[in-house]
Amino acid sequence: MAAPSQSRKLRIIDHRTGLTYEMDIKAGGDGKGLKLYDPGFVHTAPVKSTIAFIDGRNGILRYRGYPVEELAERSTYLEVAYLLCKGNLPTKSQLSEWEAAIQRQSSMPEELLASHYSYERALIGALPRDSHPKQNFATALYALISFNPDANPLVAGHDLYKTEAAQNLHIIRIMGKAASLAGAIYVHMEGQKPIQNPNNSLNFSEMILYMFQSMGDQDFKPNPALAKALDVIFVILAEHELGTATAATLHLASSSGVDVYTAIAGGTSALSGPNDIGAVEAVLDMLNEIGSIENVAFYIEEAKKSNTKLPGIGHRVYKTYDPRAKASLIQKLAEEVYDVVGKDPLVAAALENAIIADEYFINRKLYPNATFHLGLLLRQLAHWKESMNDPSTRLMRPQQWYTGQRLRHYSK
Ligand SMILES: CC(=O)SCCNC(=O)CCNC(=O)[C@H](O)C(C)(C)COP(=O)(O)OP(=O)(O)OC[C@H]1O[C@@H](n2cnc3c(N)ncnc32)[C@H](O)[C@@H]1OP(=O)(O)O
Ligand SMILES: O=C([O-])CC(=O)C(=O)O
Repeated sequence: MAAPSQSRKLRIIDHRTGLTYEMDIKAGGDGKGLKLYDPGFVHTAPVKSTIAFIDGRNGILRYRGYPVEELAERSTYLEVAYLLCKGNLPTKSQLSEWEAAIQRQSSMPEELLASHYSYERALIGALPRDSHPKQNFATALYALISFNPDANPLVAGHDLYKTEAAQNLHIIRIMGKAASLAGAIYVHMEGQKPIQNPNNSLNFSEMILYMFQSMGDQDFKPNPALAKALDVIFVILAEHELGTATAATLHLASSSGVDVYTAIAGGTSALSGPNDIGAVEAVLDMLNEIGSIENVAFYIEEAKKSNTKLPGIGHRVYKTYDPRAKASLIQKLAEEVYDVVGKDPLVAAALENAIIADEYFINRKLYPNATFHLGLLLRQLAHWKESMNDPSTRLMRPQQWYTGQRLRHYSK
């Protein structure tokens, strides 16, 4: 006899708040065992971590305890990367050692740029110039494992990443290479042949702009305002606990124990979807479509009527302003960038003001998120390292609620 539907629920009382939650219980395929149906992992924490703290109700984001706003104001991206990967901010000498080590890794494997035959038949040269840069970047990142067999547990031994020295070696290597690869992919897509060796006298963000813009001119100097903006963007997007990209990285790394290049390439691919950082481009398209301030009110009403989700708005965790999208942090930076690139941010500002004053968005606690104002990022390395060192790391194997047919046979 089927159990009454009430008894297929697990009731949980949160004694901190007195709130009661009811979760659907689903049995395993054998009709036994306990599975909780939790779409989107809304009530599930599959790992513990000491890297980022988020309080979504109050719009707080801290890395290793430091507020993100403070880090954006006071630290460089490489300092923050050190903090995330190693747990504390570096001393002066630790920082210069870290920066130099990453810079030393920034030249690209020759095979990515030149095959035995020609550039066009080398890996980067063969990528379609008109496909999306994020997919080309993830492809090139993934290819790095083929050129680094010493990073592959299948080749170098399953215990490869057991030591911190091995973890750090590959973190440094992938950070140096990823920056150059991003530049190479961009230049390739612009129809040029990328340069192999970056200018090592520049800092990390200047170096990326150099790779993007120098076209081989060794005297090229990146614009300081753009380099600073890029660095701050990297800082504020450097970490966000289990966003899709990090969750995908951990799923690969902790579950199947793959190398760091495969795990990060997987995470980078996950990041590009329109529900995540892919929303950045959708925001730009939306602003173009709106065109001018006079169209903002109509655009919002149409979106509400048709139940369309506006890109750059809403967040699973933040039920107030995403701290990374706050005026004090990002708008100041945006003004400096707009001064250089000459864009007019008025439509974005009008849209933002209209949304935060609109009952529909207020009632649903929908505010601008980081993608409303921002661009690219690199972030999952600290989590990869943490999962390598956590003895309680277990194969991540969520289970599904099967709603298909139980058993079928071929009919004649
Ligand atoms: C750095 C980052 O990746 S930040 C995220 C970037 N992504 C985007 O900007 C895409 C646009 N936003 C969204 O798609 C969503 O808000 C997400 C995916 C970010 C979060 O989704 P969820 O937490 O699952 O929220 P959910 O979809 O349940 O929405 C709750 C309610 O708000 C509405 N809503 C959510 N986002 C939006 C939006 N952007 N515009 C209009 N309404 C929205 C939903 O329709 C729903 O309304 P209902 O209660 O009347 O049914
Ligand atoms: O955390 C999330 O769900 C998405 C996000 O903001 C991020 O990855 O930066």
